[in-house]
Amino acid sequence: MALIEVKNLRKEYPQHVAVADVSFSVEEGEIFGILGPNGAGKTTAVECVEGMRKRDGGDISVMGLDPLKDLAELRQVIGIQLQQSELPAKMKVWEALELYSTFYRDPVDWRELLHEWGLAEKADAAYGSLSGGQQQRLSIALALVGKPKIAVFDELTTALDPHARRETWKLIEKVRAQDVTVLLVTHFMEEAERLCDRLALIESGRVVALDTPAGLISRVDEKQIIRFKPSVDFEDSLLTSLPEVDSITRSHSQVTVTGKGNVVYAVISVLARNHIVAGELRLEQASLDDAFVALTGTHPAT
Ligand SMILES: Nc1ncnc2c1ncn2[C@@H]1O[C@H](COP(=O)(O)OP(=O)(O)OP(=O)(O)O)[C@@H](O)[C@H]1O
Repeated sequence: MALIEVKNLRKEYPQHVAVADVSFSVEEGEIFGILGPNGAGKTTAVECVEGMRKRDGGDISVMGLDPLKDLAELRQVIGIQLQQSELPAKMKVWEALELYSTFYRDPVDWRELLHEWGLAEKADAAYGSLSGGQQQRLSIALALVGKPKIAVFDELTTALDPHARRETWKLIEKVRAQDVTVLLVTHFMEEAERLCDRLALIESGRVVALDTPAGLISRVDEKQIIRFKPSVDFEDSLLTSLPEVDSITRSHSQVTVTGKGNVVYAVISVLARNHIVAGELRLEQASLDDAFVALTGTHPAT
């Protein structure tokens, strides 16, 4: 069942169309990613879904609610991540959780959230004294105070170091495991590939592709490269005779084979049949970065 349906969304700022025409739907239980270059309109689009901005055109339904008409009800079912400057630096962690729980009709006991999200020891700490990772954990906990059906995370891991980012990915998986559908705005290809069931790739206010990460990757040129050091020498024709193989080159003891389709299976099978072991085997295949570049013409931010 689609929990979120967005059809032909349009949002203009003075002198600028931020979202020209965006449509997507998010199924219950999914982690759905919104991916795109800087300024593509990702944040504007999700803010229209959250009811933080008023759309100029199109339709949005979030569990049957229209953000333009049913905002109070929508706030009860959607958990929105804290923006960085939203809390006073001196506010204590428990105070923030208690404050947020007053916003909801049926909040969880925020003391449980402290334990669940590893913040119990920081309950009396000021928000401003928390590390980036701790602030993100609090941000997630605050988004979950109201027992939402949907959580929206916008660039949740952008300011984090790679270790804290990976820790946050586990937390996002944990949110989904609690039957919360996740709408995730991200710049990071690895994050999108690891976490998202499906992705809408947005560019210049329009959806240029909507698919699973693997589906997006399969749209780019499928050339694959296999590198290995064979245990014994062999004639090039052993591999060039395979329809999947385009070329074979050699450098010292290393062999590089390029090909398409099931080339990896074809090459490894032939080698095995001829009792050749492919040592130091490396594969290079298209990645989500390649798909992003091919579909948007720009490089993803790192
Ligand atoms: N309040 C605003 N007033 C005017 N223009 C705005 C406003 N907010 C965003 N924009 C512009 O609208 C466009 C889309 O912005 P938006 O923040 O939605 O993009 P984004 O894809 O989330 O970008 P980023 O990844 O850089 O955060 C940008 O050109 C931006 O400069």
